[in-house]
Amino acid sequence: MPETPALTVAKFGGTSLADADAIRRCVEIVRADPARRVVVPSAPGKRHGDDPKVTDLLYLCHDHAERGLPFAAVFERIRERFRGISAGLDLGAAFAARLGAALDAAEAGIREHAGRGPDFAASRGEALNGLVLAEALGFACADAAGVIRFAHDGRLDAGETRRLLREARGSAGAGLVVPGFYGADAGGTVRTFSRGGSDVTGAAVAAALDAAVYENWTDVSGLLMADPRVVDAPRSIERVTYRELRELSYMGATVLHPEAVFPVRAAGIPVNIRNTSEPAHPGTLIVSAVPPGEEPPGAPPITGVAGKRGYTAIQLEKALMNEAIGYGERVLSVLRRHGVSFEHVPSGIDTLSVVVSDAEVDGKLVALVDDLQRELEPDALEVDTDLALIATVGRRMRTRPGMAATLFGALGAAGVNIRMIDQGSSELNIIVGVNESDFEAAVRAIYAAFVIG
Ligand SMILES: Nc1ncnc2c1ncn2[C@@H]1O[C@H](COP(=O)(O)OP(=O)(O)O)[C@@H](O)[C@H]1O
Ligand SMILES: N[C@@H](CC(=O)OP(=O)(O)O)C(=O)O
Repeated sequence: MPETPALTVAKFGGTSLADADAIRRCVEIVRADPARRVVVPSAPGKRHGDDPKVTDLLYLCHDHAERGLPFAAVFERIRERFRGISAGLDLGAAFAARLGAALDAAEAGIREHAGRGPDFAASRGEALNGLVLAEALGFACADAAGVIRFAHDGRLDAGETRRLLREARGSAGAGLVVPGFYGADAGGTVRTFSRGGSDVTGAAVAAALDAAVYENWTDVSGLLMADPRVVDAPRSIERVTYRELRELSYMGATVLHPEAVFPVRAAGIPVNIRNTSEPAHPGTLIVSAVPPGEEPPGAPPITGVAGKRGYTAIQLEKALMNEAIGYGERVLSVLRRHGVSFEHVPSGIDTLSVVVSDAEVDGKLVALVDDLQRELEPDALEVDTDLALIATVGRRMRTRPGMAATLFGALGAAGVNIRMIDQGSSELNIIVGVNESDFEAAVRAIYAAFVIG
């Protein structure tokens, strides 16, 4: 029996499909490798700093429609973008007419769906861009509403999606375009993933079609060792494990939607983050594990550093807290009652801190602290605001001595005051809390100490 040749599923992000020139580069990338037979596009993204994403314009159309206001002027900007793309790609008059009809149907659909949530409107950017990309590639285009199935709880129905996609792939010929970001429930109602969700479609499609690799094409050469807006030209990460990625992306290194990890991880499919503007760069490979023998010699001891502002620490001190059975549990039960989830709970002999994100305690902090005072009767209770958390992450850290000393030494030398320390139990991660005003200096100092050396 002939072996099925390996399949690569290639997802292209909005910045990679923002205009005709950008789309042409994506078409060249797909054509450069015959394994790239299934393509998942986002909607056209920003062409420059303050340009709107087509998806944002579509949400705006929905908001107008919902309030009974005219939205033709906003929709005209979307038409203009797609007309420019179609003309710039020389897709011809017949396709321009087809695209025009699809735009008319989208505009009418947004009006019809007003009052039924924004998902239909938001999905049209990917639906229309799918038509464009399929035409440019000579591939078939699926309607994602027919192949990406949502369960009742709004999550992906992986089993049904697998069946539907395999059917569509079987009858598609040369190649298939599956628009990202949306699908439909069993009743046919269009649903979207959360923002950035074309990554999730790409992962679902790769898992359903047993792809050998899921390529995620974006505007950076893979996951970088630090946020490029904070550190000047950070190195890109060659290989990262799913666990490291989870730690880094939770703290803001967001090249991949967090939900996109699960379908491919479960299927053991590696994810390759690549740069459309630098296609020769190998990018970052996300894998389950890196065997010790395959670690590149001379690799930096950390995989990356990421962080976020906007945290508050509530510190409780009580003599003999260490002997008071259930003290920690009572603290956390107060949080639970207020519907607050916590990030970290670093503790000492007679002290315990709870670190929460500001968004979690917005409007609840005073009542929460009152209850902690009354029910836990601490000797002292302090609320520390304006905290930034920084995670220094790396699988190689476990086996290298002196990591904490290097980290704290670098922060000390940069004049950064450390207000909290927590080492994740996975030993993959050391988290420090610093003043928000020290955030950038701290990230740069950590990067310099571990990567530049
Ligand atoms: N550690 C990091 N590595 C790479 N990119 C990062 C990191 N931290 C933040 N970013 C930002 O994430 C952006 C890419 O993600 P995203 O907006 O989802 O792209 P796309 O439109 O291709 O889906 C980059 O432009 C970069 O500014
Ligand atoms: N277009 C959608 C989905 C998406 O994934 O877009 P991008 O690949 O540009 O992040 C959004 O803006 O949320």
